[in-house]
Amino acid sequence: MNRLIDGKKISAAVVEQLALDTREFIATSGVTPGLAVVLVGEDPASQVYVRNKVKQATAAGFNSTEHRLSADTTQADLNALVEQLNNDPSVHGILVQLPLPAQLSEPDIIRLIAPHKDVDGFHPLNVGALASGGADLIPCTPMGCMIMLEQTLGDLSGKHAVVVGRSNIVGKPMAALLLQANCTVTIVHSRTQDIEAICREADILVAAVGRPEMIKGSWVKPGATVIDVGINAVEKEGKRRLVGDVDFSEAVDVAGAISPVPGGVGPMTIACLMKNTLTAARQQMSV
Ligand SMILES: Nc1nc2c(c(=O)[nH]1)N[C@@H](CN(C=O)c1ccc(C(=O)N[C@@H](CCC(=O)O)C(=O)O)cc1)CN2
Repeated sequence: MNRLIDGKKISAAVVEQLALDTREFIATSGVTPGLAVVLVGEDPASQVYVRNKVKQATAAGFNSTEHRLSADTTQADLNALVEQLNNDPSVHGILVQLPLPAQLSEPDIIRLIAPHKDVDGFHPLNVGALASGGADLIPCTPMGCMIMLEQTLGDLSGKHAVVVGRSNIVGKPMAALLLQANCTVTIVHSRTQDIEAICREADILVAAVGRPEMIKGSWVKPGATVIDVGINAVEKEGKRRLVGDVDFSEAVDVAGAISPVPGGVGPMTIACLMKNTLTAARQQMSV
């Protein structure tokens, strides 16, 4: 029987352990970890993610603040808020929800967040640390995928991992983490020739391309472990549905284990944000 990699269940266990670790950290340091979440505009999906982040941070025992800015916010105003949060000692983690409205520069704002408070792990200094194998703040979605993979497979050494997609948020850090876990890693993208054939060679297939159900069952090696990072809203039979980058109905019969959408990588992303926030607070208090 194929195994479903249940992100809801695994993330609940991560958060439960984290709440215990947080209690111990607060008892030892006398400091409550603080997470500031910044949302610019009214993107409905981002509103849901931010609400969930604040809710989970509070449940984990953190002080959590939400900063909502209007869709027409200027770069100067957003920069000023981030500077203020950088200088606030009660804030240990800062996160600016992406995507940002078109007038704002994502690279500029990511670079402005103090690297030690960058709980998304997107700052170039944290990206560099990850590439050289010594990062503490690791992008949340790839970290969540690694937890799922390690729980499913144990040691990943020597496995051929294929990552579909080369985004800064998922594809590139995912490849770095898989390499660190001693996988043989291939990244495929829109210019790669014969993606299908390369995917069929994967012991571990991570789909992070943002194209609904692109990866068919025939692309999956029998018994492979498939992690689906895509969260795509599509209309099916007149109803809005969320689907991944993998055609789940086909791949489920071929894969040895597969993560669903929803209920797979998504909940892990938020759980790992909580892990990063505690890590950031620990580092700042040196506990
Ligand atoms: N600053 C950041 N922005 C964005 C990130 C990020 O890690 N940092 N990632 C994504 C969005 N994201 C978190 O922010 C995220 C996406 C999806 C989920 C999730 O739990 N999805 C559910 C389904 C939710 C639904 O019903 O709509 C699931 O997959 O089960 C959590 C977090 C882009 N922006």
